[in-house]
Parts: sequence; C-alpha cells; structure tokens
Amino acid sequence: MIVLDDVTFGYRRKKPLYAGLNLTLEPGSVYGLLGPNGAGKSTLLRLLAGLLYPQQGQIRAGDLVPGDRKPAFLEELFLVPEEFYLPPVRIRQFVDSNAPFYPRFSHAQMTGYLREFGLTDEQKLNELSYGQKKKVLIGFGLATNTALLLMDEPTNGLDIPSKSQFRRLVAGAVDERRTVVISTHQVRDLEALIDPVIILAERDGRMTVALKASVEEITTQLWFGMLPTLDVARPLLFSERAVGGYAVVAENPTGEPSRLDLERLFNAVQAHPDRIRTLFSSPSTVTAL
Ligand SMILES: Nc1ncnc2c1ncn2[C@@H]1O[C@H](COP(=O)(O)OP(=O)(O)OP(=O)(O)O)[C@@H](O)[C@H]1O
Repeated sequence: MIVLDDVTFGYRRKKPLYAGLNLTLEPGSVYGLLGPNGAGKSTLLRLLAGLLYPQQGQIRAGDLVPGDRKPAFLEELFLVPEEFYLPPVRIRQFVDSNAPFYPRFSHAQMTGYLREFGLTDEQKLNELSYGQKKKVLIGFGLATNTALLLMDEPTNGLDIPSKSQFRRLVAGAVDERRTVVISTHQVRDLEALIDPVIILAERDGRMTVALKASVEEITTQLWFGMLPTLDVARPLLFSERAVGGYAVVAENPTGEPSRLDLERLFNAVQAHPDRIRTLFSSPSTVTAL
C-alpha cells in the first residue's frame, strides 16, 4: 500500500503546488489520475517514484520511503514518463541491459508484448517512431512486473488500434500485488480500464484530490444521462448541449443505474469540487483534504 500523508510540495518554496495532500493507493488496481493542465499529475508521479521529495509530510510504499531510492524500492518501481530518451541500440540490447534491475522481469511477456505491438527485438530504438518507442517502453514496464507501475500519458502517440491493445495488455498485467497509476487527458482511451478514478482540482490556489472513488462508487452517487430539458428536480453538476437534449451529470439520490462518462465526470468535478467532496465523503470512500 502506498500512503501520502499530509504531503506539501512546490517547485517554489513560497508557492506550494500541494499542501496537506493525503492519498492512499491499494494494490490490485489501475488508478486513473486526471486533472487540468498544470494540476500536478506528473509531479505526483515523480513524488511517488521518489524523484521529487515532499517538503513536509511523508510518502511510504509499504515499509519504504520512495525518496530514499533504496534498491528494494527501485526494483519494484517502473515509471513510463511522458518524455523520454532511449539509447541508439537494438531493442534486444536495451532489454538485456535493463531487465537485470527487475527481479520479476519476464522475457516471455516482453516477447509477447513486442509481437502484439508489431515490433521485433532486432529493431534499433533510434530508427523507431515516437509511438513505437513508447510501445517498447510500455511493454518493458509491463514486463518488469514491478509492484508499482506509473505511466504518464501512455496513450499519447499511440494509434487507434494500439490504444485498445494497450488497455488489454495493461488489464492482463495487473494482479493483486501490483499498483498501476496512469495519468491521462485521453479519458476516452482509458474509460474501460481505469478504476478507481482520482481527479485533482484547485482549491484556494492549491491542488487537492477532489475525488478518489471506484467506478461503482461514482455511479452510485452520480447519474450520467441525457435529458430533453434542464428543467429537472434533481441537482445537476454538469450539463452540455447534445443531439436531442442535454448530456448531464446529476446527483443520484435514488441510485438509478447509469454508465460512467469520464469526460463529463471530470467537468462536473472541476465545476463543483466541494459538492463532489461532500457527496463522496462517506466512510467507505477515501478522499483527500
Ligand atoms: N521542473 C519544474 N520547475 C518548476 N515548475 C515546474 C516544474 N515542473 C512542473 N512545474 C510546474 O508545476 C505545475 C505542475 O506541473 P505538472 O507537469 O506536474 O502538471 P501536469 O498536471 O502533469 O500537467 P499537464 O497535464 O499539462 O501535463 C505546473 O504549474 C508547472 O508549471
């Protein structure tokens, strides 16, 4: 389990990006980390990876502190960053020289991922497109079988068929000991994969976790649907004009079933972060603040 306890962090000391941030991540899940541009998604991933250090508070991954960068933590961590450099070597050489850092690395899985992505390990990394390089890194990250796998905007640069391959491969690589955190703006790419959902929103100039909830919790508290008019009794958290009426997110006091729409949920959270916090602050839901 990964715990962020009262974490304060800012690139400038006098202007923290996060202040008093609390968040718990459980193994066995693919967390989707959403937030506006500049909200601090990449920063949060770097804090979790121990590449940045909290100025106050603590981050713990089991018994380990990510910022200590001890081998026992590093061999269980893989980060697929948004921007990366890969050396000008064949995929096979890259795998052979990096796999030994990860005791659970599976060469069989890596071979399978490369095959799925239409690559061979004879190809040179410097002769691949950005999307192909990203596939190598994603495949390598999945094949490490680290307890913590962080991916920053992984579907950026992937073509349309590769996005569904990505969903399938990630879903197949998660087990009960693995925690996967994916930051993304491409909510449509990941709708069928991420659960729980974490949404960052601003409050008093600081970024906070406005929502952390499972898909089931979200669709219990909120209703996603179409209405012919906006003249309805139930409180609306978001609405937009759509063909034939309005696509809305409404409170759901009667527990009416509906299908989560992440884009609309994101907009509802940004528009009404305090109401969302209140709705989801039941004991079964862990929210920060
Ligand atoms: N190395 C840095 N030095 C100073 N400020 C930084 C640095 N990296 C990020 N920031 C600032 O911290 C804030 C959060 O940045 P971060 O990259 O974590 O956001 P993000 O949510 O990942 O954004 P995006 O969705 O645009 O990728 C932004 O205001 C950014 O300008």
